[in-house]
Amino acid sequence: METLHTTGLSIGYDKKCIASDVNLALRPGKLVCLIGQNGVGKSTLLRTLAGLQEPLSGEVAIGEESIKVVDRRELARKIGIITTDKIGMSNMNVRELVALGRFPYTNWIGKEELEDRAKIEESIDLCKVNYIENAKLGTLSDGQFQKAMVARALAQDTDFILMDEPTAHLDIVNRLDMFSLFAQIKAQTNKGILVSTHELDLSIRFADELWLMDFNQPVVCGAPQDLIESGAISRIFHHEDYEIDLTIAHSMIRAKRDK
Ligand SMILES: Nc1ncnc2c1ncn2[C@@H]1O[C@H](COP(=O)(O)OP(=O)(O)OP(=O)(O)O)[C@@H](O)[C@H]1O
Repeated sequence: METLHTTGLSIGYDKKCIASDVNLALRPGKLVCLIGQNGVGKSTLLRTLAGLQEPLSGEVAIGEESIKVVDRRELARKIGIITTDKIGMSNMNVRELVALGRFPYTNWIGKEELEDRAKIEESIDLCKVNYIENAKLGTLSDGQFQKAMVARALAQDTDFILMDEPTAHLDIVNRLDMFSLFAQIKAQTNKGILVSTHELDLSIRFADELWLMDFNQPVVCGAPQDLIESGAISRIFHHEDYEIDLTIAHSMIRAKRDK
């Protein structure tokens, strides 16, 4: 599997440049968390990586191929994205939502084939949403809805899944559930997963790599432990009166089997 990577990428809106000369690579089988303060440009970067937004300059590519030249339907077989946009289909049930993930594969009348059905079932199983398969989206809790959205992205069966703040509004148990689900998906499917998040403790616990975004600074990448030790994480979350003790954050969440 190839990498999703950027070369000399500048992102932003009209003449407003949010980050420039961004050079990053999302590798298969890796869980990467994109971290940074509000408004630093995480969503903008995710949308640009997914081809939903044009770069100001530079390039996003999969392997040797710029995503600019990839046909939209083909791109939807390579990159899946869960944005924070509300989807207004409250009358649809969970299975129907997950089935939408198959749109890049189904024919023009949207007929499900055996393989589509198998992928839908597999995604529902992996995300453990079987028990709400027939529930309408409008009746779901935030946590249930987020898991259904991940199942939809999984059913799309792309090499890369990008998620924008997928754990916003969830309690600690459901946040843990989501991050352990991402780790499981990565291990079982070898997909490259990029999660934009404010969950510092969970990112440190679960991510293979962090991408740290700061205003007018190059994106810093590395293993969580290395970035804690170098002080890079503390630097992007500077506060006038308080400091963040990451050694505490790191020890807050541990697997029971590690005790
Ligand atoms: N459609 C838009 N047009 C112009 N500027 C925008 C647009 N969307 C976002 N911005 C600006 O781009 C900057 C980055 O926004 P973005 O949403 O990417 O940040 P973020 O890191 O995802 O923030 P948060 O953590 O609050 O979700 C902000 O200054 C924002 O106001």
